[in-house]
Amino acid sequence: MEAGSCRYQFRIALLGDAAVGKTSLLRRYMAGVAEPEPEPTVGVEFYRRELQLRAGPRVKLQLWDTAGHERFRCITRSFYRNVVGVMLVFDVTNRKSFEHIRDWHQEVMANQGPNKAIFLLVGHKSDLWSTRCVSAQEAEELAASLGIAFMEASAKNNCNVDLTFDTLAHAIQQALQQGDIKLEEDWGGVRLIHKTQIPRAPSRKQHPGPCQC
Ligand SMILES: Nc1nc2c(ncn2[C@@H]2O[C@H](COP(=O)(O)OP(=O)(O)OP(=O)(O)O)[C@@H](O)[C@H]2O)c(=O)[nH]1
Repeated sequence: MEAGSCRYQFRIALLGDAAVGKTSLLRRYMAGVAEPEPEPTVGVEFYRRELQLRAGPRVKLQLWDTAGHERFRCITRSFYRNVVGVMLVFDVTNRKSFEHIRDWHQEVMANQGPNKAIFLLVGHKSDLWSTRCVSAQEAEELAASLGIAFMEASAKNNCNVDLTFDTLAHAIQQALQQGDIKLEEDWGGVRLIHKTQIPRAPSRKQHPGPCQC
């Protein structure tokens, strides 16, 4: 389907500690393949993909892959204002990355724009079951305490990757439909994509026409 048929653009950021697999998740979603050793992200990288929502319009997703390393935090923080969706990613084999989720959530809440962001907590690398140190139940409890949804995924096994993005986009669409998220002129979180402008008949008052001299 052509790009022009998308109704909205949703801007979504992936946040979480370094090496939890944000880039791998995104690249799996974009290309359908797992990249063995992606380079650590420097600042922010952008991806785009279109998505047909279940029982909803087709939307354009603008996906921001952010660096998890602390030294890029002042760059990534400046992007929070203009996102509508946030995937909070931790690694199920890395307890610290789980413990930092509250801090990531808090940081977005403190820096967000005119609308509240929609969050999804993702327990990543679910393929590493033998070295897991965060249970699904613990993660469910954290998500419930933050009032957000939780899912597990693995870029390596391609488990639930599409579903995480579908779930977040669907939640954004619902919030938009229910009026919990409003379109704002100077906010990039959600943009209405205008269809080709239909030229209006010129009004004499507004358009005096070609120069008369
Ligand atoms: N077992 C397993 N390893 C994964 C998975 N996804 C990513 N990895 C590995 O985890 C490491 C970090 O992956 P990245 O995608 O670079 O992590 P990141 O969160 O983008 O890291 P930063 O850019 O530094 O913030 C790499 O060695 C990946 O191969 C997964 O689903 N399962």
